[in-house]
Amino acid sequence: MFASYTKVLCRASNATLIGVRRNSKKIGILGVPFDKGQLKQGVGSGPQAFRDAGLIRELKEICADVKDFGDITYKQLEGLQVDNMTALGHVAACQKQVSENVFKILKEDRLCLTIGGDHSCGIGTVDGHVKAKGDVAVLWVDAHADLNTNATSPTGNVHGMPVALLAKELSDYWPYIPGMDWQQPMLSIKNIAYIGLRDIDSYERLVIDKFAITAFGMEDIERYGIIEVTNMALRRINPNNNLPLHVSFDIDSLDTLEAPSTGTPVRGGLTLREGIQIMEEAYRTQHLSAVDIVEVNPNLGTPTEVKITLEAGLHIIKAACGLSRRGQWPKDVNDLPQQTFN
Ligand SMILES: NC(=[NH2+])NCCC[C@H](N)C(=O)O
Ligand SMILES: [Mn+2]
Ligand SMILES: [Mn+2]
Repeated sequence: MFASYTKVLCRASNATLIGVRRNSKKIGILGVPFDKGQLKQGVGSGPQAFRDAGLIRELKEICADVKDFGDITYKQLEGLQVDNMTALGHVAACQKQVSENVFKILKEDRLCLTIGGDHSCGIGTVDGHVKAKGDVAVLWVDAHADLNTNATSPTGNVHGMPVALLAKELSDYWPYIPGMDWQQPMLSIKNIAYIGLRDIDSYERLVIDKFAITAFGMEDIERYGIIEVTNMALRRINPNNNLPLHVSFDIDSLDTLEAPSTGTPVRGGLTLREGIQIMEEAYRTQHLSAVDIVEVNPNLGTPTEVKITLEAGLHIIKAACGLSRRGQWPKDVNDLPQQTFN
């Protein structure tokens, strides 16, 4: 019965339903249980919470080859100090490990999925990506710009600084940072776009305008819609669609109702549907190469709020891994050559 069902389906649909074939890309998962880029405890248990919520099992439903590379460990570097940069000895040591592990996963020709931890891990993930693949295009999906230097940060928290550390054009605005010699700013600001912004510090605004960084705030999503905004962003940072794509997804880009368990929530954000759509567009480029999902803090909020937040994160991750809301073909059909059904 199923065999004939399969036959009929495939005969009818080879041309039209190609989009719901399964993802054949291998996936590598890296946990970064790191919370020292900000001050609230709990965000470090993000990786464990996602695993407990069924991350690996659910990804195996989408993709045949899912490998969990486990969690980053590191040894804190003692005595590192830079003005207004909190816990530098932790950040520097941890992000070096993140970068090396992302590099390794990408060299296995896997989509690298990094589960934070706070957003300081964007330093290591983008660094590892650039080292593995050369120039990359980065979509930074976030309520915040994370574009402060130690001189402009109102908090000293490094999770508000990763983009400024990564951008070549901003290297002159930093002092020498001990412990970070492994990290050279290698990303051109032209290859970064923001989606979802709504809480930008004044010096961040100045830098966005001065360097004409591609930045779509919530008002742009209101005006143009999420599909148009995502594709405008992708065209700007990757006009020939020839660069590997990195999406760094801060869960606080989503509205607080959709993702309450996060350390710096800002109301008026993306719906989960919009977040999923961004990932579906990113997947559709066929160049999605690395994804971070960060800032889920299972210590914040009620058990129900934590569950809602983790579920939202899982939806985002699965869309990035090729899950289609139109449904997918059965697993066994996917790998057979099309001629089998002619
Ligand atoms: N990844 C984040 N949630 N960042 C929030 C940053 C907040 C603020 N702009 C700061 O520099 O501290
Ligand atoms: Mn944020
Ligand atoms: Mn962020």
